[in-house]
Amino acid sequence: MIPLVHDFHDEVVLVFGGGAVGARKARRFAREARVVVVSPAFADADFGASEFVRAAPTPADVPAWLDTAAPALVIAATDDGALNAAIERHAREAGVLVNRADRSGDRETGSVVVPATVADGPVTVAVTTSGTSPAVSRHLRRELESTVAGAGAVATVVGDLRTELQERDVSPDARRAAIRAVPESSAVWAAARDGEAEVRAVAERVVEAALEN
Ligand SMILES: C[C@@]1(CC(=O)O)c2cc3[nH]c(cc4nc(cc5[nH]c(cc(n2)[C@H]1CCC(=O)O)[C@@](C)(CC(=O)O)[C@@H]5CCC(=O)O)C(CC(=O)O)=C4CCC(=O)O)c(CCC(=O)O)c3CC(=O)O
Ligand SMILES: NC(=O)C1=CN([C@@H]2O[C@H](COP(=O)(O)OP(=O)(O)OC[C@H]3O[C@@H](n4cnc5c(N)ncnc54)[C@H](O)[C@@H]3O)[C@@H](O)[C@H]2O)C=CC1
Repeated sequence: MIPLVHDFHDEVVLVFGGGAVGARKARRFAREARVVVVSPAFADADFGASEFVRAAPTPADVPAWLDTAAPALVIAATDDGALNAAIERHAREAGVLVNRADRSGDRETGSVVVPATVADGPVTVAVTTSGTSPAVSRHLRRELESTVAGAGAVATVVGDLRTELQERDVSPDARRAAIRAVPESSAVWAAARDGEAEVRAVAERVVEAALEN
């Protein structure tokens, strides 16, 4: 399996199953996509800004739901294995990406796995065991939280400096060396604890020192 980063703005994610797992997936995708959750009952949980449709589709009903919602991604998170299998099969036939929440290990063509993620501003680190062991993904995600803290501010500042240097009379080699020096500086990461303005001040000094060399 190969990780990709997908922009879900203006896209529909169709979730079957309103239990704890359906809620977790809905919450995550509703940060960006239009999420529709179809289920006969809904857990007392946070579904984010999702829409609810109270229904209990059978396997034979699934193609009509796919036609109506025209989703970019379908999530099969019901507690009915036969229904989840039918959702997976019909999504594949319709050429729609599908995530089966009730399966580990080998997966069908077009299937996606939801990784554990740590985000800080524009930076996201995702962990997957390719569906082998979600508890291991969760553990590694927790370990990575302290590493990723502050990375958002560093990435934002380095992105800005990169644009500014592209407009200055600096050779591409010197620019690349100066830009690479910023995230390699431990002083920059120390400043990330204090905020973006502090990162910016330290990063400017690192860039100017690199350009003088
Ligand atoms: C294959 C996958 C399909 C998919 O959903 O995409 C899948 C499948 C299954 N999960 C199960 C159980 C648990 N899942 C979690 C947690 C998470 N599960 C997530 C993803 C995935 N889970 C995909 C693989 C990801 C990868 O590649 O590693 C995370 C990372 C992302 C998210 O869902 O948001 C999120 C952690 C988020 C975080 O904390 O950062 C915990 C821990 C907990 O809840 O504390 C447990 C209990 C402990 C355990 O059993 O391991 C079961 C058994 C159900 C049963 O018991 O019957 C199945 C089905 C099966 O194994 O057959
Ligand atoms: N991917 C993951 O991280 C995890 C996956 N699982 C698996 O995911 C599945 C769901 O887990 P939970 O949410 O904890 O179960 P749950 O039992 O709380 O929720 C199942 C939901 O499916 C709904 N449902 C039943 N028939 C339906 C139908 N015909 N159409 C639409 N929805 C229907 C139920 O009303 C309920 O809301 C389980 O089978 C379990 O194996 C469990 C834990 C974690």
